Amino acid sequence: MIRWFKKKKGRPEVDSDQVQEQFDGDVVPEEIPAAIEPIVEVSELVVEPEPEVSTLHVAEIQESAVSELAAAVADEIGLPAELEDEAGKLSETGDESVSHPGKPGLFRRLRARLSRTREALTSKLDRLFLGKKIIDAELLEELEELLITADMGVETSLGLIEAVRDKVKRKELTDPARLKTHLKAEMLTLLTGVAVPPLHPGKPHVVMVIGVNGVGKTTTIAKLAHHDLEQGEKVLLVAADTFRAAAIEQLEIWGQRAGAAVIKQKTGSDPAAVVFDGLAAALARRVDKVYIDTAGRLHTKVNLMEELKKVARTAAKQIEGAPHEVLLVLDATTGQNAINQARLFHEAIGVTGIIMTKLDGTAKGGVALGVVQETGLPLQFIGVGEQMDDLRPFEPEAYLEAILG
Ligand SMILES: Nc1nc2c(ncn2[C@@H]2O[C@H](COP(=O)(O)OP(=O)(O)OP(=O)(O)O)[C@@H](O)[C@H]2O)c(=O)[nH]1
Repeated sequence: MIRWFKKKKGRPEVDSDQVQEQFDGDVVPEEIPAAIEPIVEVSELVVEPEPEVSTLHVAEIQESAVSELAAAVADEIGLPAELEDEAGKLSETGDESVSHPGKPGLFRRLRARLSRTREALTSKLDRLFLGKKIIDAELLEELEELLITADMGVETSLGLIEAVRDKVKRKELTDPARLKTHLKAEMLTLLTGVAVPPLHPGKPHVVMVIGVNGVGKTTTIAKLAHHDLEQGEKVLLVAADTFRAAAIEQLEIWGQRAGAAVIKQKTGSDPAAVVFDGLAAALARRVDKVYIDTAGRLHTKVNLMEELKKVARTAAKQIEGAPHEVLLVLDATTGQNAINQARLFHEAIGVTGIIMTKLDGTAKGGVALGVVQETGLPLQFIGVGEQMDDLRPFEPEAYLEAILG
């Protein structure tokens, strides 16, 4: 189930210098040429590019690949859930078909991809509860610490513990063995409690994708486009990350893989100009959906947030209500930093939804809870690998089952 949301009105402003400091690094800026080359459209498949080099550690990839393979083998030969787990060391207990009737294969893969987070969380929780007979203040304090160190964010962890403490006070919860179940229920309430703004789609529907360097914006756009194309939609990609030399080329490669046309200009062009022309092309070609790829870092003298705001204003000049969505891509492996980024981008630009990538390569998957709780934004998609179909709509129950199951 895919939800699309309209941008919120009346967003608070933020000190953009402060925001810029967050993202400016010590990168030597490239020289930005003033001339803007004419638009070039990529319409034909030319070369089959080499696969991207992953940012993940080799051992992590191998671990994930082993889990994946075990799941696939189990699927193939139809082992019962308990034996699959035994064979692939995929999970500790439970028959997933009970909690996820109708799509056990999909859930099994999600579970395999989130194995690092699950292993980290459940082993710590089990150790904490081991031999405990009562839920006392000390146990709750240790649990609070565990959640914070699991990258859920301080505010979120305190909120979850407070809810559990209330249940203990009301004597609804007394047995430490039941703590995990109650915690999971509180987490589900948190994840499903986010107010979902109504959808106001445009024609074409314009989606601006933002986020810092390397979080997975470009590949995520390709995955979204791939999904839309499979639904029979006509999709156009706009390469508005004109700062990084390889970014345009990368979008072209991914556009070719997904089968979507790309509108681009020369490196160093004004991103707003690329968007203006890109949306004119989108209107002329009557496409259904436009994805705008934006920069995650700019020339050190240019304020990233101001540039992104300008891109959004320019989009609105071409198409009423555009961008209809602003999706922020966050890298789960950055843990607590992802929460800070979400807050800053939302305050500056106004984000409508979050996409969290690289959940397959990290034990920090709990950060999804922190991001939702501390921004009040819906988590719409999660990235669990580098292939085209490794982007999934976020389903809170399946996610919690996969990390705590
Ligand atoms: N394991 C894993 N890798 C991912 C995922 N999403 C993206 N990646 C990888 O992350 C790396 C960076 O992705 P890009 O799409 O280039 O990131 P970007 O945000 O566009 O980066 P810039 O263009 O530098 O701003 C690539 O190697 C991707 O294959 C994911 O869900 N899981």
